[in-house]
Amino acid sequence: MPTIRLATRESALALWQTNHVAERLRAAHRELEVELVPMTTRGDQLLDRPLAEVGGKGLFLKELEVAMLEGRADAAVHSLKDVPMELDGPFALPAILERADPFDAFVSNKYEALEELPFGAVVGTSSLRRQALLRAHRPDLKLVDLRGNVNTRLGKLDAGDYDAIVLAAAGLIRLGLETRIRERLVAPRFIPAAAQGAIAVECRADDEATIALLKALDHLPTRSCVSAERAMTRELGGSCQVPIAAHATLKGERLSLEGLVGNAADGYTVRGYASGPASEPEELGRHVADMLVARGAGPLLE
Ligand SMILES: NCc1[nH]cc(CCC(=O)O)c1CC(=O)O
Repeated sequence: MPTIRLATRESALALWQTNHVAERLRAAHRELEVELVPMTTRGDQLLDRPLAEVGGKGLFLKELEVAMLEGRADAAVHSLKDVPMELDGPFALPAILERADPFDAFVSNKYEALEELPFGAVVGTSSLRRQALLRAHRPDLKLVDLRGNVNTRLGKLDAGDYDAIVLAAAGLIRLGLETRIRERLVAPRFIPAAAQGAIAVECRADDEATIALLKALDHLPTRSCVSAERAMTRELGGSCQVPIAAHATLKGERLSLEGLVGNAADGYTVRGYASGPASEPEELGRHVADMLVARGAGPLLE
């Protein structure tokens, strides 16, 4: 019986995503045996420090890629948001699944919406992008770094450490925690990270049998949107120390992309928006990146 082994991180969200990919693969290929290979990554170990500080590209990928190179796994399942803009080495992403909710969620036990927070309220977030956007709308808030898995972050909110937290809606929805969302922070006011809400499956670029199996799960409209978002982010060349946001939507054959570069400390943001043919997502991404630089994003990227 043909078998595919899927490497995965061990967090509840990563396991949900990998089980989802496993079910989709079993449905697409009746004879296929699908196994999970759970493992811990450096990104999971350094949970006590801000993500921008431990930084580094592929913090959540490396161990999974090594497993594929050493023949312990055939493919790896990731949140595409956590996948570096340039894949290192001999890897490919043959499957990008249909995107779920791409936006951030405002979660609080006391307030129904961001605008209802009192002056100086304490908000926990794990990303510089969220900090920049929150500052832009609410310069009075006290922003505190909040890392950890989705359940850890909710636990800290429930312990009373924060008035509210902001995290990805997709993670909450996948874990059955949608009722905790008080407000969806949607575009254009709040722009998500490139590829937020999309799951990708990686494998070795020379493994044709695995590529053929994974291709059945690829969703072209999602691939088109996230390609524009990732091309814009790649072109700007910002490290994970720079707040960069990108959100593309597809209407028929027309792809639109909204991009933003910001400063987490003062909430200053530069925005750009353009549209183009869905068949050329990377050109659109580069175009919006150029537009952002022309509007003064350069110093923010340093
Ligand atoms: N950086 C961690 C991470 N990577 C992907 C998601 C959410 C799921 C997704 O974007 O598909 C999260 C949690 C979060 O940002 O709150």
